Amino acid sequence: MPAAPASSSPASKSSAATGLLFVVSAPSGAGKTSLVAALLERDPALALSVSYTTRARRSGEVDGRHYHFVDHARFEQMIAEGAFIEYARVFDNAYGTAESSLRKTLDSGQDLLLEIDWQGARQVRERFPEAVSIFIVPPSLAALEERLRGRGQDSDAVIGERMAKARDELSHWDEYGYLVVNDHFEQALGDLSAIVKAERLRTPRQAAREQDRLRSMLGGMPSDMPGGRPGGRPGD
Ligand SMILES: Nc1nc2c(ncn2[C@@H]2O[C@H](COP(=O)(O)OP(=O)(O)O)[C@@H](O)[C@H]2O)c(=O)[nH]1
Ligand SMILES: Nc1ncnc2c1ncn2[C@@H]1O[C@H](COP(=O)(O)OP(=O)(O)O)[C@@H](O)[C@H]1O
Repeated sequence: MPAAPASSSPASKSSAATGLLFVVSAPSGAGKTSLVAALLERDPALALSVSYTTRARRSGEVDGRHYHFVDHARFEQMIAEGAFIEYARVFDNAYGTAESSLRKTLDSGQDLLLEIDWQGARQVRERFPEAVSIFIVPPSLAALEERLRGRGQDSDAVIGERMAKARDELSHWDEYGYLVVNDHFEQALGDLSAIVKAERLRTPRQAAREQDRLRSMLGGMPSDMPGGRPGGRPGD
């Protein structure tokens, strides 16, 4: 576990204008990048956070789109500056989420998805207790290895390392709010979509969006009160 990021600004505000924060983790090769890409295509209201990493760029990866690729010195400098809301070291490389872009997106009201490991997910949960966390599991370890090989991006040594780490990542499944099995791709994608949709339909979010409608029917609902009545509602 890395030390907590140096910056310690308060957790996010839960105002109506603030976007929802989704965190997706999975062992390497489980299919999270493919699933998330398909989810984003389906759901333009969802933005993807672009992490910083010291890892070498894979063929087909675009700097600034898949990752911001930086060297170790730059990454350490960003840690020292408190630029990361979370960061972790995975497979001898460092990965981190910049706080400024995360806050900018959420403050603009857009929903944001982070594709990060369990160490980062823990740090995010501490800072944003309301974050929705989703863990993706492969159907089996054999399928996981097959997918890593099928991706054709990593050497045997790298695949061996990722398989060795897979159990470690998998052991954190119970720290997440949702569990999705990525056996059949379309089914897993449907599950992810359903989670996003259900979270958007939760009463506190809807109360913010549907304030005028509810007020017109009920004749006055203080907007600063969750649900417009004392005590909020179940599920807050
Ligand atoms: N904590 C943290 N983990 C990240 C971040 N970006 C990527 N990761 C995780 O780092 C691990 C390795 O990612 P990557 O090198 O792209 O390999 P892949 O998962 O096999 O595609 C995965 O578990 C990612 O979820 C980040 O910003 N923070
Ligand atoms: N449900 C699935 N069935 C078969 N192959 C899959 C499935 N989901 C993803 N894959 C493939 O597995 C490989 C690893 O997926 P990827 O999205 O890169 O995983 P991760 O981001 O978790 O490392 C890719 O070649 C991808 O096309």
